[in-house]
Amino acid sequence: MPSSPASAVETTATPETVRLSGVGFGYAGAPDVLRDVNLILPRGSFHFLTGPSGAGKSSLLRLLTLAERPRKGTIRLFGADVTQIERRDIPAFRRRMGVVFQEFHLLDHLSAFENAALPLRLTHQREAAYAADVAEMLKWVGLGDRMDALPPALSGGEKQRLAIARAVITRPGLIVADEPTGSVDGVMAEKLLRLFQSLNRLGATVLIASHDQALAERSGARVLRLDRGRLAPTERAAA
Ligand SMILES: Nc1ncnc2c1ncn2[C@@H]1O[C@H](COP(=O)(O)OP(=O)(O)OP(=O)(O)O)[C@@H](O)[C@H]1O
Repeated sequence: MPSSPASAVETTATPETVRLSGVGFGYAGAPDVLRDVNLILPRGSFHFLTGPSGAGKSSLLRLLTLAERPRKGTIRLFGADVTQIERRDIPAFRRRMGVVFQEFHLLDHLSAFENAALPLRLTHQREAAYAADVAEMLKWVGLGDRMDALPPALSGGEKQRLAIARAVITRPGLIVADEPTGSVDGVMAEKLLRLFQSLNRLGATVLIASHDQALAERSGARVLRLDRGRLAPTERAAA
């Protein structure tokens, strides 16, 4: 895990980073895809979210990242009720999260280095202040020799690793990742898991949605299972 002066994870005084109470959700004009979901992610916890395709994992992550609003229930993030959050207030919450999207959402006209550095650039830091940290993070995810490449020239796995580097570069208090190891081989999946674990040890609350049940179990993290929109109470104790 890259260590630098910027490596302390943002923390908050709230004991729960996430609390969902009785959450129901459906897309416009369609039936509910999430039903009565109750979920607490204590600050500094590490959870995997598993479940079959279509169970609602991405939809749950979209609620947490404020891309969607629930039909029912309440959502609290970092202690604040965000159920009816105003659009203008969303960026302040997003800055406290690192989000790894299933579709990566990289900017094709920016180099790998510039993509990874983007969240730091948006905080108006000078490049000299963060260049070494960005380079170190890219080396950690195996992209040390691809820093100048544009995303269209990267493989699927390289894009995925770049998306992860960008999501965690600010050491956010909450890391939410949708299938972050879906495009990499087993060795890299383990390495990326170690990166998430290192960030978790520094204080970040981590939630990873994954089909990879074996990786979830090997991680020692608590495993949540979604099935047809309901969260089953099947938590394993952390190792
Ligand atoms: N934008 C959308 N509009 C309408 N329905 C959607 C939309 N996105 C997802 N759905 C539906 O919502 C349900 C849950 O989908 P979701 O993507 O949350 O599941 P998932 O568990 O993440 O699946 P996967 O593991 O395949 O990514 C599915 O029935 C899906 O077809």
